[in-house]
Amino acid sequence: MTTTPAPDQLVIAIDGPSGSGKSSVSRAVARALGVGFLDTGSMYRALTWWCLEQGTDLSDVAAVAQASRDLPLQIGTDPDAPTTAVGGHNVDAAIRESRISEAVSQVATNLDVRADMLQRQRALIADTAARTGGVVAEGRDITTVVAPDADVRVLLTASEEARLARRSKELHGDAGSASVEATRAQVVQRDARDSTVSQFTVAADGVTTVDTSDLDFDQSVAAVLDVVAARGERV
Ligand SMILES: Nc1ncnc2c1ncn2[C@@H]1O[C@H](COP(=O)(O)OP(=O)(O)OP(=O)(O)O)[C@@H](O)[C@H]1O
Ligand SMILES: Nc1ccn([C@H]2C[C@H](O)[C@@H](COP(=O)(O)O)O2)c(=O)n1
Repeated sequence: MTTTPAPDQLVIAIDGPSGSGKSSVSRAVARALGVGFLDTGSMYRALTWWCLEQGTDLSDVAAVAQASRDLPLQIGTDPDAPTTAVGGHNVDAAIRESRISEAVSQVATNLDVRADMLQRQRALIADTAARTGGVVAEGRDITTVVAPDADVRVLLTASEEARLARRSKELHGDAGSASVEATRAQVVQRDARDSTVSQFTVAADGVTTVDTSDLDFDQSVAAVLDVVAARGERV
């Protein structure tokens, strides 16, 4: 199995903090370009779900690392219908439950898990790019660790207030500022924990920052497509 995409395949790496719009914007960019889409966060979520299903203690670093190596994970990278399954069981809805969001950092900060996921993600990127001509892969360490040689590397950011408002609206609808406060602890604490193993708040060398604080969704997609169109023009 190869883990290196061919030179004629377009690999786009997108990182950013929670609620910046990585998943939704990356998916729309992949659709616009007619290439595959890889949501790497769903892989950490699937492992968390599987550990909880099996009664694996998330604080047992060795047991969680072994679970990662054993995980029978299937990822579908069609941007029109991305899927996550474990042992043939679709977990798309289950991995978005708040019990998973609250626990996933404990799994994602396990360094042995990250080493295993790195290999899986590189293989998925190469396989998807070979099948569709390219891939948009998003997460926290794609621009820096998983695909540092990607053709296009973007850090998608937004102010904390904008990210909280978006996440709050997604979870609670237009319920007002109280839900923003309720969301704050969840989002900010998760980013703080995840930041201990990945750098996704400051762009690494060669990574283009796209700040979406004052952009709507379509404008954010267009801004990333502009970066893609401008590739090769930079010195
Ligand atoms: N520019 C934007 N303007 C307004 N809403 C946006 C924008 N970009 C994304 N959204 C909305 O914000 C919400 C969060 O987006 P998304 O789930 O893509 O973020 P994320 O960065 O992948 O978060 P996480 O890492 O926590 O999964 C979604 O409801 C999405 O539709
Ligand atoms: N490349 C990645 C992708 C995700 N994570 C962590 C960060 C989150 O706590 C968790 C779920 O990600 P989300 O679905 O919210 O984007 O996985 C990571 O460490 N590295």
